[in-house]
Amino acid sequence: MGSDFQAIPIIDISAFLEKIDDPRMGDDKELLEVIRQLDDACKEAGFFYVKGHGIPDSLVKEVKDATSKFFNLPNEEKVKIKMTPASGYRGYQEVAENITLGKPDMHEAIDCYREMEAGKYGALGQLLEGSNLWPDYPSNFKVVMEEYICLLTDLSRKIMRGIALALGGPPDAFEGDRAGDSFWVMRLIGYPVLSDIPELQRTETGCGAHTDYGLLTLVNQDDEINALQVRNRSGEWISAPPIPGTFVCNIGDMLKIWSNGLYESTLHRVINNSPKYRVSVAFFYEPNFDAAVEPFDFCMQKTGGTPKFGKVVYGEHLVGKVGNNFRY
Ligand SMILES: N=C(N)NCCCC[C@H](N)C(=O)O
Ligand SMILES: O=C(O)CCC(=O)C(=O)O
Ligand SMILES: [Fe+2]
Repeated sequence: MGSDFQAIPIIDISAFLEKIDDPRMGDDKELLEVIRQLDDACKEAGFFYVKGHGIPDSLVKEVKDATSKFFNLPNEEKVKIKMTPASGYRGYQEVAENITLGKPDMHEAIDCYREMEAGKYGALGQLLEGSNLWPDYPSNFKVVMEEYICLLTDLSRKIMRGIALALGGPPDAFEGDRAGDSFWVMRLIGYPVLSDIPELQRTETGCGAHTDYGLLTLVNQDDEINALQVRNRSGEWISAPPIPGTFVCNIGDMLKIWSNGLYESTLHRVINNSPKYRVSVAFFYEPNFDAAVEPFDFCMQKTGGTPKFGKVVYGEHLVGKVGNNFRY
């Protein structure tokens, strides 16, 4: 393996997207080259930018604009869709409500999850049961977000086919019972200017160091502000500056387990030290809520033959995290 990463690689997936659902893709040179780049990036950084992803720029921008308009509303308007345990942890949370490493985060957010029928996952699913809460203003909010979720779900599924091949598995390794019915999460996030936050409430981090919980995260970040940082193996914080037209992608905890540690879920954090409000929209493509996650045989063969992690049910991992993220 080369030296520790100092920048996040950029991968153009346009040639790959057209072919990844084609059963005859096996010997396509361009496709194999993208898969090799995915493998390198996942091994070295656990983070990469994707360009050539096919999601219209206008939609990518509209999602951030609608988010920013919502966060600009007066507080009494925003709390109309307040997140509570009773709402299934869906809805709006104020600055400092989310806790990471024991400290309040300097961000506000709307959390949405895939909707599920009451009782579908028994007692375990109860915590997250509920309907997503959408604001009345801006008026196109729900339509724009639902369109975006639909396109990002399909894009993520395709990238996961590439990652399955990169790991040496079958292309559909993450479909069916594993992530064919992804329990996706979307977080619309706003990071205020630090000096605008009352001193008594203020900490220095927008979002403290964490790993993501599931398979693959796609971040649609503010085009103007450099605030996302990724930790390399030597413990240095490497910037992931905005690159217009790309998503920042990173690996979650469940992919670390499935790959038996070949791919890591890399620590990252957000610090908005800029004089401007930062908006970012994170889409988390996750396993099925009830997916049983344990190292693939084809990954164990490459990593000494023994499992490095025991079996985890994704919903248990998620509920354990969400239940501890907030101040109630
Ligand atoms: N669904 C995801 N990945 N959300 C990321 C939030 C990370 C911060 C959270 N307080 C934590 O400590 O995990
Ligand atoms: O705001 C960002 O750029 C990333 C946010 C993030 O890491 C998260 O919500 O998990
Ligand atoms: Fe994250």
